Amino acid sequence: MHVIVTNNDTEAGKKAFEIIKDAMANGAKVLGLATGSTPVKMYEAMVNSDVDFSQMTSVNLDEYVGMAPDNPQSYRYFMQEHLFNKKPFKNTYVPNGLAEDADAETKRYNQVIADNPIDLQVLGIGRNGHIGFNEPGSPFDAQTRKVPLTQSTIDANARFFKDENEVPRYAYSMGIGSIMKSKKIILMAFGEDKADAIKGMIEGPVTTDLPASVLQDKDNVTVIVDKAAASKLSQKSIDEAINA
Ligand SMILES: N[C@@H]1[C@@H](O)[C@H](O)[C@@H](COP(=O)(O)O)O[C@@H]1O
Repeated sequence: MHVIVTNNDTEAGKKAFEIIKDAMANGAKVLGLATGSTPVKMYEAMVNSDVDFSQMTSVNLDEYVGMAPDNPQSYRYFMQEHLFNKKPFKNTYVPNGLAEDADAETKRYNQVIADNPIDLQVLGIGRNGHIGFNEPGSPFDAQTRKVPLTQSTIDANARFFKDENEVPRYAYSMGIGSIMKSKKIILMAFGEDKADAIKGMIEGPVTTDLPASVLQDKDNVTVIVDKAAASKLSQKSIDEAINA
């Protein structure tokens, strides 16, 4: 795991985009993409560049169950707004929140991942250490499945909704097993709210209690954090990190 500490999310987004460009120069064709506030600056950097993504495929991590693609709270809508409407891709995949049969949908999405092996996966992290919607307790070998959201995630995501009651209780999420098959992974985190999760991920035990800890000790993982998210790391971790 390589840790990079930046001054802010704008710098981090640029760094992440540099890594994407390198991967593309080395033949990457499939990007695993994430939603949430964390990757927004990276998408801005992509949109403001002259890089052509029209031969690229994207596979997103997750979607809320029951959410229509044209609902502004849906992850499909988020991706269209922040990236795909401005930078067209060849193919873009997001789980279908409106699927009538959850088993069929998760099966379909696992096939999408099998057919489009992910060259570079971008991740955020939840305050409780979740990745995608793989909440604490998620098995490390899981594939795409329908998952209940924890109260902590519902509370954290309530800021995007008028009312906490409107936050969906379930999501389709790529499993940790599928995420870990990606050739490279970038995880970003910003702000003090993420400092405990980042410390646990880098310095704590590898445990399903903190799903992102599965990334520890993996050479193909780059973690890009701002100073606030890095604020609880030990001096040893800070010394080992690269200051951008
Ligand atoms: N499913 C998403 C995750 O993919 C994301 O990493 C996390 C953090 O969100 P934010 O980046 O807004 O802090 O929130 C959601 O739960």
